[in-house]
Amino acid sequence: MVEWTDFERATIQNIFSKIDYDVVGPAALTRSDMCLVVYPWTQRYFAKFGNLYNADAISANPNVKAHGKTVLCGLERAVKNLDNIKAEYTELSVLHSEKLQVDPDNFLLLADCLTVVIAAQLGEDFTADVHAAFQKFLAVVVSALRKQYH
Ligand code: HEM
Repeated sequence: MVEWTDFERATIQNIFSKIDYDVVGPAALTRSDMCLVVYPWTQRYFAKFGNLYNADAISANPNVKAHGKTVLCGLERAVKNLDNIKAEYTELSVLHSEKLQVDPDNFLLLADCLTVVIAAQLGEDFTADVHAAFQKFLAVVVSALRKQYH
C-alpha cells in the first residue's frame, strides 16, 4: 500500500488540473526530443499507426497524437484512484504485457518524457518538491503497469 502525503496528493491533482491533455500527451510521444524519436525501438509497437518515418512524420501523425491523449486519460484514472492504482491498472497491465507485449522497460522511458514535458509546461512551479511528488506518482504507475508481467 502506497502512502501519500497531503502535499503529494494535492500536487498530483494540481498538475493534472493544469495541463492540457491534447498538448502534453502528444508532445511526450512526438516532440523531436521525445519518446518515439529518441527511443526509436518504441516505434515497433505502433506499426499500425502509419508513417513514423522521421521526427516530422511522427509529430504530424494523427494516430500518435490521439494516442498521446489516450495515455494521459489512462494516467488520469490513476490520479483519481491514488489509493488503488494497482487494482485500477490490472487490465491495462494485462493488455500491455499479454496482448501488446510491450517491454516494460519502456514505461520508464515514457515516464521520463512526460516529466520533461510537464516540467516545461509548469515552468517555475515545477519545484524540487513537485518534481519528487510527480516522480513518485510515475513510479507507482509504472510498478502497477508491470504488475501482470510474468
Ligand atoms: C505511462 C505509461 C503508459 C500508460 C499510462 C499507457 C496507457 C495506455 C492506454 C490507456 C491505452 C489504451 C488501452 C485501451 O485501448 O484499452 C494504451 C494502449 C497502448 N499502449 Fe500504452 N501506456 C503506457 C506506456 C506505453 C509504452 C511505453 C508503450 C510502448 C512503447 C505502449 C504501447 C501501447 C500500445 C501499442 C497501445 C495500443 C494502441 C492501439 O492499438 O491503439 N504504452 N496505453
